[in-house]
Amino acid sequence: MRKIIRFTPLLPKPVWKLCSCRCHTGSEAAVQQSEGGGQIQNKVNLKIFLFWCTFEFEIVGERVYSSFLYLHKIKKKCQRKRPSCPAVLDHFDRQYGEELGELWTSARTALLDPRSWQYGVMLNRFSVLTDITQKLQSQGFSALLPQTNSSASLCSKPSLQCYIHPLSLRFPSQAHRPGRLKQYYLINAASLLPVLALQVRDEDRVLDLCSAPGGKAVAIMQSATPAFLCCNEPDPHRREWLTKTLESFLPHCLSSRVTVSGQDGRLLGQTEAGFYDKVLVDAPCSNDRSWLYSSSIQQGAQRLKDREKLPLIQAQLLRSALSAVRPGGVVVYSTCTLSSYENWAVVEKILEDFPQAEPEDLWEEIAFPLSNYFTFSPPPNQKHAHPKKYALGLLVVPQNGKMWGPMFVSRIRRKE
Ligand SMILES: C[S@@+](CC[C@H](N)C(=O)[O-])C[C@H]1O[C@@H](n2cnc3c(N)ncnc32)[C@H](O)[C@@H]1O
Repeated sequence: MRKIIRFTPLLPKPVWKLCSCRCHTGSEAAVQQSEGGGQIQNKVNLKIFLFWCTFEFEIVGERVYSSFLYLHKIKKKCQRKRPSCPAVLDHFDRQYGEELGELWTSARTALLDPRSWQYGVMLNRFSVLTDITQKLQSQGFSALLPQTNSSASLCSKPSLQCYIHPLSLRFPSQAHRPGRLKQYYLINAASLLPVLALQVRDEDRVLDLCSAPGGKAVAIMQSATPAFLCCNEPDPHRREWLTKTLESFLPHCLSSRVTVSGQDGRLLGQTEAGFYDKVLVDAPCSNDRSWLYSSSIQQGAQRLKDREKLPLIQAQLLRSALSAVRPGGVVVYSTCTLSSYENWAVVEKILEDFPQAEPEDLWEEIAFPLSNYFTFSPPPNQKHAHPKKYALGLLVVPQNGKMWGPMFVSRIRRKE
């Protein structure tokens, strides 16, 4: 059904342009653009955010439903499509075209359209959540993971809760509210997979070796109450950001359990050998999404040059993590790149060097139950191998409608 919604910006300068309107019932609503004043009919809730915005309202017709309007600034620079960096794109085309074949063609299209990127809403169990869950559900968001509870209490069973929308709707990020914890963290839902793979249990000793800005540390604290979580980040600016994240999401009563350190993760394994039950190595990597939008050709070229050094640093971090974990404990290695040199090759190298390390197949536990939401790819040279084709790790490749990733995740157990 086509509806005309009379719209007049009630908005302050700079003027906003209404560019599209979609209803989660699936029907399209046409929007009458106007430069003058006016009203959104039956407005129930109006929110304005900078740049991409959500405009919530209700239309009273034969049916009542909520809808979203995306607004963006008329400013010319915002109307232009964000340019990708040609040097980086060319490099990715050559490497990923060979490694991923057809899957790269569709991943490329998805990555080159930031407006199609999806964002998950990870709830913070330490805040009051009733209004947020209702709001998310009324807007067509649904829970990605099975939920065990939704109350906010350290005594209740913790659970990682993330809401996702089938369309590329972006829930507004939450501003800092003095004295109040944030209710949610916007996250690429594929970033939760390393945390799920880590299987943190209450009273575990956990190390987040490369922790800033802290998204996965927050996710770890949603999934369990560890005895101890050390969040390590050597870069001082990023460590400050990490500290702020932890302050915004975790209550004071957890401060004895959650600490921040600033060591070089490559050396930490020696100083704290065998201390941890679980170690997450969310390694510095090529970060395909952001590299594609490098701010200048020079920055793109420099990143590609530095890229060659990454597999060595990643292997050093993984080796350090395997020293830090106790016999029988697990290390999860993750990156947000599609590059086989930073993913499978790093894991293969470590397994060669470290006879006590044993990879664990995550297909049954993680990939199969979530395959409706994520597209997984096996290693390039193993495309047709079976049945252990995911033994070294899972690679999430962004695809239209499943815009999560890139994310690589591998779990390695240190044998007893
Ligand atoms: C992919 S980011 C981590 C993202 C973070 N885990 C999250 O979920 O928000 C990688 C981080 O590793 C840090 N890093 C770089 N070199 C490192 C090293 N030698 N030891 C530990 N961390 C390092 C970077 O500064 C960066 O903050």
